[in-house]
Amino acid sequence: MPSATTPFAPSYLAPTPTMIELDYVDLAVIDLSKAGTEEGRLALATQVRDALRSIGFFYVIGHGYSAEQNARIFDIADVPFAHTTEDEKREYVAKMKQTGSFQGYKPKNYWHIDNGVHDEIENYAMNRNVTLRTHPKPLRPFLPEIAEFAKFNHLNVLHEILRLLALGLELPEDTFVRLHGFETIGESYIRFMKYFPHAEEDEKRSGGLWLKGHTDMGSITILWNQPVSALQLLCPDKKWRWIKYIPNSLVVNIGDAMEYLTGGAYKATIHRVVQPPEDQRNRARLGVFYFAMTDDNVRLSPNSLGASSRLVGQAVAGEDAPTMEEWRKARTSAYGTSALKKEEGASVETELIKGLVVTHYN
Ligand SMILES: O=C(O)CCC(=O)C(=O)O
Ligand SMILES: [Fe+2]
Repeated sequence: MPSATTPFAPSYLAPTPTMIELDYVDLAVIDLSKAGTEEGRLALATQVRDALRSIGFFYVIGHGYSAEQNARIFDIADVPFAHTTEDEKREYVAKMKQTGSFQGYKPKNYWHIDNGVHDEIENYAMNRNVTLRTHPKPLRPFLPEIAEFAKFNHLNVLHEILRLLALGLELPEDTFVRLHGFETIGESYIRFMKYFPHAEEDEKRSGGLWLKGHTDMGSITILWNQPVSALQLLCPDKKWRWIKYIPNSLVVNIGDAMEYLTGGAYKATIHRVVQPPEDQRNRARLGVFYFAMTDDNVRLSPNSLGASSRLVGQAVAGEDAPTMEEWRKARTSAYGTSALKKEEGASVETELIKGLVVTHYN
């Protein structure tokens, strides 16, 4: 709720939830308000582990961020898109290919989706330490709130979930928390993301695909759920199913870094974004995310878990596992622009990054 001391932000009006019955995936709902006691955490840890082993995604509620705070963050999230000039967007553009970092703007049409169709997505990414870079003028009044939001994601959501992930594997509770410092060097970051509708012709050519099926490169992804249905995940029966909108919930999934750290005990999960159902078309879709990564210097192998390494799986990446910094930079510079290899008759495309196969799904 904006108070006398918070700066004015224009209200962002999201489309209403779809009335169309979609083929939704049935996901576990983790109530983080129960994580306050050891008993509660153990029960949640089992629920999380089972959810990750079966489907790879879960919802989080009871995180402690109010509906008013949530609405305020979406108002702020629209500022770099709807209330910033094209000139300033260009000035703050991210040098993804050169630096391997998303920090700043990703303009539309930068990623290849399918059949010559490019994305219609604008991103604005900010390291959790919002002082590392400067930001467009319209966003500056909100930096203290954005910094608080990053801290909330990191300490109240990420760390809580990391404790559950450790308990789920019978590891000491702080096993993963230790590798995800808040004050350390690394790129856990906030991303505001706005999808715009494609031209009808492009929808046909790309089969309604807005973001190719992929795994996230970091350790876990926290998605602040929003009402425009478009996110789908690849279920064990190989069918794509929709994620449901639950107001003020989070959608959480595992990324590559956690898969490599745990030797595959937790697997990165495949998801994609498609054209929304008919009653939500022709409107933009605003997203808010916290992409969590380990500290930059962590080698993405079970060896980084010290004495606990024997309790997880075998290294996925072998002895030469990349560090988080090497992995995120290589993945980011290649993403959406590198030449992908397509096997005859296969529906997936692959590329080799740091000796590891990265798969893209249509
Ligand atoms: O927009 C979404 O719902 C998901 C986006 C996503 O998967 C990503 O940016 O990695
Ligand atoms: Fe993703």
